[in-house]
Amino acid sequence: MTVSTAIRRLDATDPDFARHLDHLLSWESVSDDSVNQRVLDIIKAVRERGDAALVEFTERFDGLQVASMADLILPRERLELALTRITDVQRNALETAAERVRLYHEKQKQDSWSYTEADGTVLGQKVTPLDRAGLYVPGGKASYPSSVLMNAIPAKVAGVTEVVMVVPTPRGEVNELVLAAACIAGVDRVFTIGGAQAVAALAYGTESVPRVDKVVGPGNIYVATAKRHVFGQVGIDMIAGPSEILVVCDGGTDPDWIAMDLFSQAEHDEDAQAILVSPDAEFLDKVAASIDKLLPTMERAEIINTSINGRGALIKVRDMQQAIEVANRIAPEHLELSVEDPQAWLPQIRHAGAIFMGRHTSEALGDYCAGPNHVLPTSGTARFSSPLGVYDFQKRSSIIFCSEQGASELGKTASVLARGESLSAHARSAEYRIQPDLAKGE
Ligand SMILES: NC(=O)c1ccc[n+]([C@@H]2O[C@H](COP(=O)([O-])OP(=O)(O)OC[C@H]3O[C@@H](n4cnc5c(N)ncnc54)[C@H](O)[C@@H]3O)[C@@H](O)[C@H]2O)c1
Ligand SMILES: N[C@H](CO)Cc1c[nH]c[nH+]1
Ligand SMILES: [Zn+2]
Repeated sequence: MTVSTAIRRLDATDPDFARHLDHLLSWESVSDDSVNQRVLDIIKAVRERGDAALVEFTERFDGLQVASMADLILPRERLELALTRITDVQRNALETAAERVRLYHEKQKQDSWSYTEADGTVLGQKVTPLDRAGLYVPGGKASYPSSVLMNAIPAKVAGVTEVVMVVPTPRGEVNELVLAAACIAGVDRVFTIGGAQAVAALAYGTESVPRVDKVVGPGNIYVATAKRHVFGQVGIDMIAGPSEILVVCDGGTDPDWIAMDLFSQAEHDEDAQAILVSPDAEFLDKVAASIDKLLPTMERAEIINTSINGRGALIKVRDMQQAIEVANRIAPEHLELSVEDPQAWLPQIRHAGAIFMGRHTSEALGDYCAGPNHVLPTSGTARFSSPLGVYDFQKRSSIIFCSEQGASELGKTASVLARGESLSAHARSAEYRIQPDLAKGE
């Protein structure tokens, strides 16, 4: 196979730079009408025909023919069997990663709280885990045991009662590491279904797949589009697009390291996006040379090549200050600050899913085992959203307990505001609680 890179070069001092950058960042498939229509048809079929539709779509899209839905269900014993089928080294790595992810996520757990006012009124917030969460684990072009851990462990830390996982097994190829990870993370039920049909099944339920309260996890365009459509019927974590990496480098890191960091996300998907920003023009040339040198050595060279040529870029900036401005404009899923003093620049970073600090912190460490979650906002959505976390599996209820005196006092304020809104039932309901003989503070 021959591959040749022609990665795009941009200069941030070019007057047209903003337009070029916008074009580079746009992700066309999101608005593809044919994908949208296909996903709507799939959702409708799953709602109407349940398991039968799942069996049909699994045959059509995953090349897996089964007699019935029962063949697409993996009991807990099958997950335990997978643990015995992987090597000790693999099991150890999964357990080490799981432990680190668990420790990190324990810190995110939110607890209920309340406070009591002088008149005995109690106000607070009750935190409750979801009853049932649905985890989408991608499995089309690659298998992701690490994504099992990243999805399931926060759910378990939050205290979700039942964790249901879906994962496609194209042509029936089951990945033992994925199942072993599910076992280690404590997943309760696994269905070997994928794509929009799996999301629809989790959202609406079928004869076999239980309806969940929230669907989380990354996936391809069919999965992302389906999540957008089922939102409201169920909760979702985010609409995750293809993986992205933005490396900001001052020119002092080994160019081979940077080329490989770019490849590490490009190898996920032809639509993945890998961008390098540097004020050092010579360094950009060196990284381009490293890309050409290393690409033929990669197992997934074709995917990387398509991603790098189609959506990648080397961006020359005036100085590090401009590099940071470009990073904030892109709001990347992963930002590597491959610079001498990353701490000095950190305060200026406003938008990024995860920030990898310093030359030694390759993004890949975060993908597997550093501890923070690798399910992150993509396509600029880090401007308003956050990594998947324990908080995605917890919800909050407000608690209001008014003492007799508290209700009497609040009743006066509520009455005025309710009459201002011409809502007399509200006003009278509040006024019933006003007690003329209860003066404040007595
Ligand atoms: N953000 C993260 O944390 C993270 C982690 C891992 C992977 N990813 C991303 O997730 C994505 C995974 O995609 P994938 O394709 O490998 O797996 P996937 O599981 O998301 O998608 C595979 C499914 O897509 C459906 N599908 C495929 N072609 C179809 C068609 N023509 N019509 C209808 N349905 C079709 C099939 O049902 C198949 O089961 C990649 O973009 C990868 O970068 C993100
Ligand atoms: N980089 C992906 C998130 O964008 C996560 C992942 C899983 N395995 C390897 N990488
Ligand atoms: Zn990755």
